[in-house]
Amino acid sequence: MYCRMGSIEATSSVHNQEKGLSLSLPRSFLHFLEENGLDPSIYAMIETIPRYIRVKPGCESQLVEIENELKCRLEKVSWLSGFFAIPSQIQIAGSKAYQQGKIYGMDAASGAAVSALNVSPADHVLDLCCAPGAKLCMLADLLGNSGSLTGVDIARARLAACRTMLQKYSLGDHCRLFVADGTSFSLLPVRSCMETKPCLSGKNDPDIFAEWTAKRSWRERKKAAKAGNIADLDQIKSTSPELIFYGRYSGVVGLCKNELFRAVDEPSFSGYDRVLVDAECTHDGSLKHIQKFEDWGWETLERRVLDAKRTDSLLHLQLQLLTNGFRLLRVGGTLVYSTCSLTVAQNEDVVKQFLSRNSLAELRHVEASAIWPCRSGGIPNTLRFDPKTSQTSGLFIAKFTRLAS
Ligand SMILES: C[S@@+](CC[C@H](N)C(=O)[O-])C[C@H]1O[C@@H](n2cnc3c(N)ncnc32)[C@H](O)[C@@H]1O
Repeated sequence: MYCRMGSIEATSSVHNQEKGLSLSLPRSFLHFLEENGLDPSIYAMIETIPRYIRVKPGCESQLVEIENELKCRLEKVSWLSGFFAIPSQIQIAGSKAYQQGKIYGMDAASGAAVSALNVSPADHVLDLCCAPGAKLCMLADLLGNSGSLTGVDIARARLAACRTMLQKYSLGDHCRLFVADGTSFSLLPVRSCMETKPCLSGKNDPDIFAEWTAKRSWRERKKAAKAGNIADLDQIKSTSPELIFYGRYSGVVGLCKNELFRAVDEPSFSGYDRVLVDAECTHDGSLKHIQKFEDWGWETLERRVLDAKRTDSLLHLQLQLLTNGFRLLRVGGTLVYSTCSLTVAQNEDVVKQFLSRNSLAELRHVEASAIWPCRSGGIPNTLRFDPKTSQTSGLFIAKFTRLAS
């Protein structure tokens, strides 16, 4: 169970003796760590854990230029293709390589979660909690010029950041993005939509999706603005998915609007080939995220991470996201559940509950993990990256397949 504390008291220093570092953390967070059996000294490692970048496929020949620009060596991550470690203090946002879309900032453990999905060209992939979009971009890169990628997130502004990323890295052609509640999202992959009888109406039919343009019609803008004014997530949950972006080859262009929004009850045979459920969590495994509260104020951490009501409903949300992601997976398909929390409650316990209720779900070994610097999770076949063993951010990974009934 999570700890439930009152207001923030004094901060207390945590030490990492191996590295001779220390960091002040509020007592309530230390209590949360203690209650969850987590080692506080990892937060003192922030300066010693490298920062990771991913080089966009096709830009590998420009490594020397990128090194010169960032003024540091790019150290190849031997266990994960396309990833490089750079010193933690290097900022990439101001570099041309970043602005021109040649490099992405992405932790190697996050890359491992995507890699565990084993995406093949032509797959139809669903990323159920996709914003702000680092994993979504990697998925799009892996798909290349085939298949389809559907990104879903409940937070409109964060999903708009995904759209910007896809456009910046020229990755949006096969992608569509929906503001929606991942616990009830029910739209099939594009191939299923395309298998439905094509619309026979004319080219200028307002009921048929035209090529994407950033300039929407007055009616569409008004609808989006109205939806954007909905501040209460409960209201978003009850509204239908809102399509905020689609690429030229996403299968959306030329489709009847009512066909796209036709939800299905039983997608086991026409569902997605790959589903990523990178669930909302307390982010306690992300040292960088926790460090941000030094600026945002530790009271914000208490409100966003330690609040009892929020943490209890988070466990429910994680189970619901995993359950719905699995519902949308085709038989024989692969689902990866990941969180950047190190607590057992948000990881192994969620997986156990899910398995007890879903007899068609089977945990699978992640073959690539044989060379990954991670350790086994508390359930066989699950994996844990953590700062001490992996020199990465903390991340839990569980990979499932869907058995035939
Ligand atoms: C850990 S972040 C995902 C990070 C993302 N996969 C990436 O690599 O950039 C979790 C996301 O889940 C979203 N989220 C929270 N509740 C949700 C829900 N009910 N349905 C869909 N997304 C949700 C949050 O808005 C947040 O963007």
